[in-house]
Parts: sequence; structure tokens; C-alpha cells
Amino acid sequence: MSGLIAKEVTVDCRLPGGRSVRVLDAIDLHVQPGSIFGLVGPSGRGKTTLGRVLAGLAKPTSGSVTCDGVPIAPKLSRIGRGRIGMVFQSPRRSCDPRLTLGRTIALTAKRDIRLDDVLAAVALTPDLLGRYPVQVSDGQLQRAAMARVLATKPSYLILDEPTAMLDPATTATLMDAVRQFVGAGGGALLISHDHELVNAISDQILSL
Ligand SMILES: Nc1ncnc2c1ncn2[C@@H]1O[C@H](COP(=O)(O)OP(=O)(O)OP(=O)(O)O)[C@@H](O)[C@H]1O
Repeated sequence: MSGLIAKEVTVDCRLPGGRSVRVLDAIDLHVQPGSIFGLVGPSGRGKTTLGRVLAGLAKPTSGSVTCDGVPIAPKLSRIGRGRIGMVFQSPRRSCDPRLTLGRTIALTAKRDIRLDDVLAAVALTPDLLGRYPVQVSDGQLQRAAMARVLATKPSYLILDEPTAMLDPATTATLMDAVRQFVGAGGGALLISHDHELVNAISDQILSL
């Protein structure tokens, strides 16, 4: 079946002392191609954990994730790996400080990607490409992080609080890029504390 689909995803985490805590309990969700799925909920409810499981970055204790029928969890397939792109809250933590923005984007870009289109989608001007992360603002770096993910041509985007550190103008630019991605047939999961933003942009919302 098409879509990024979680079935009965359960995650238990170990605490110091060996005790285990259930972070996610049999969660189902379906991110359809061409749509935005909003994920909201109070701090500590497991939104990031679920995003990481959906991206294949963390294993669930039980349950499964498939991406257009390809397994992501419990076992991540090689084909599944490239289908999902994740944008994190902090671009400073997700971008290598030793690489210019241009190199950051080019390093994992698909060969046939039109870089100009990707840069235009996030309103990143070419003069910024020669700069290192320390030489740009958080908003500029987050747009580069988004460009890096778009340049891998994912089928699905998972955005974990991508606008938490950004001003309204940069937030609008990033959300426009998400709408454009979805308009071209991609599916997006937007994790955010910002209910107003999630309500405005999402086709479907799950509250954890
Ligand atoms: N490796 C871990 N070991 C133990 N507990 C963990 C681990 N990772 C996450 N947790 C716990 O799982 C719960 C969910 O964390 P998670 O970061 O997914 O929540 P969240 O909803 O994204 O929170 P926030 O909105 O504050 O980012 C938290 O209570 C956290 O303490």
C-alpha cells in the first residue's frame, strides 16, 4: 500500500537501574503521498521517538513501519533507507561545521538533481553556498539543511520541530517548501508544538 505507514508501533526505553518505560504504545498512522500529516502533543509524549522510528533511525520494540510497501522497521531495507528524509530542530547539530553549505547540500545530493530548483525552493541564494555554518544565521542554516534533504529526492519528509528556532519569515519559507514538496506528490510528517502552524498546514493531525 502506498504511504508511510506505522502499525502498532511500541517503544520501550530502558532507564538507569534497568527499569523500562513505555514511550509509545501501539501507535498507528498513515502519511499519504501528496499530503501533510501533523503530529502534536505535550513534551515527552514520544513525538521525536516516533519520527525517528518512521525514518528508520530507531528500532521499535514491536510493530512495523513500511514506506510504499518497503520495510523500514523492524528491519530497515536498503531500498527503504533513501526514501525518507528527516529535518531536525537544530541545524547546528545536524550540519557538519567543517563543510560549507554548498558542500553540505552536494554531499548527499542525487546525481540528477537540479540544484537551482532545490535552492529556489528554500530561497537560498548562491552567495551563501561558500559559507560555513558559523558564518550564517540559524534560519539560513535550517534552509540549507532542508535543501540537503530535498536534494536526496526523498518520497517522504519527516520534519521534527523544524521551525522552533526560526522567525516567522523563515518559517513561512520552509512551510512553502513543504507544500511544494507535497504538491509534487511527496508525503510529509510535521512534528510541532505550534498548534496554529500544524492546524494551518496539515491535512490530518494526530495528537499523542
Ligand atoms: N534513550 C532513551 N532512554 C530512556 N528514555 C528515553 C530515551 N529516549 C527518549 N526517552 C523518553 O521517552 C519520552 C519521549 O521522548 P521524545 O523526545 O520522543 O518526546 P517528545 O514528545 O518529542 O518531546 P519534546 O516535545 O519535548 O521534544 C520522554 O519521556 C523521554 O524521557
